[in-house]
Amino acid sequence: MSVLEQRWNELADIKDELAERDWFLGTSGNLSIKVNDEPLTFLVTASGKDKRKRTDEDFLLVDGEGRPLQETNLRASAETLIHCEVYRLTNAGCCLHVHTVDNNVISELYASNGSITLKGQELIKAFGIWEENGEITIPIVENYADISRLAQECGKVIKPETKAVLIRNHGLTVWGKNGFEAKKHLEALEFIFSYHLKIKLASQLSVLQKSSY
Ligand SMILES: CSC[C@@H](O)[C@@H](O)C(=O)COP(=O)(O)O
Ligand SMILES: [Zn+2]
Repeated sequence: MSVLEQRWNELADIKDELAERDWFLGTSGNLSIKVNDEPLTFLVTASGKDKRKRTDEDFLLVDGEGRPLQETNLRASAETLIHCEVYRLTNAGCCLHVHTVDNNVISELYASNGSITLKGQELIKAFGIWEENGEITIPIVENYADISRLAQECGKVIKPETKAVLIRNHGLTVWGKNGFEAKKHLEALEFIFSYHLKIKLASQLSVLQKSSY
C-alpha cells in the first residue's frame, strides 16, 4: 500500500471515530493528515460533505498553499488555509477541527482573555506534560468570516509548542505529530472543557444554594 493510501485510511478511520461521537453536526468539521514533508502535501476533507459518511471522495491531496494536486471536481475544506498554517508553524502530522457545544461555550466565556489556561486535570498528561501542576494554554481567536484573515490570525498565535487554537463561537482546531496524537489531544481537550464547564456550573449553583439560606 502506498503512503498516500495508508494516510487516506488512517484519516478515514479517525473521521469514523469522531463521527461516532457526533462531532460533525451540520456538515461542520474538517480533518487533514500530512502525506509528505518536503514539499508539503496533505490530505484534507472535501468541503460541505456529511463527514459521517465514508466515501471515495472524502479527501483531496493539496499542497502547502491548499491547492489541489489532482484534477478533481471536489473543493478542499473552506478552512484548508488554517491547516496550512498549522503545518507551516509546527511539526504537526495531523490536524483536526470540530465544532462542539462545549468548545464553543469555552471559547465565548474566555474570548476576552484571548486564551484559556487549563490545569489541575489528569488528562493534561495527554499533552506530554507530566509535572505536578502542569498546565496548557489554548489561544482563542475571533471568528473572521474572511478565511485568509482567520488563518492569518491563527498563524499569529500558533507557536511551535502550541497544540490547539479555539475559534470564538466556532470550534476547536487541534493537532499532533500523527493521527493517534491529534485524536488524543482532541479527546483530552473536549474532556477537560466539559469538566471545566460542569464544575463552573456546579460551583455557581452551590453559591446560589448557600445564599438562599
Ligand atoms: C456548515 S458549518 C461549518 C463550516 O462553516 C466550517 O466551519 C466547517 O467546519 C466545515 O467546513 P468545510 O468546508 O466542510 O470544511
Ligand atoms: Zn469550522
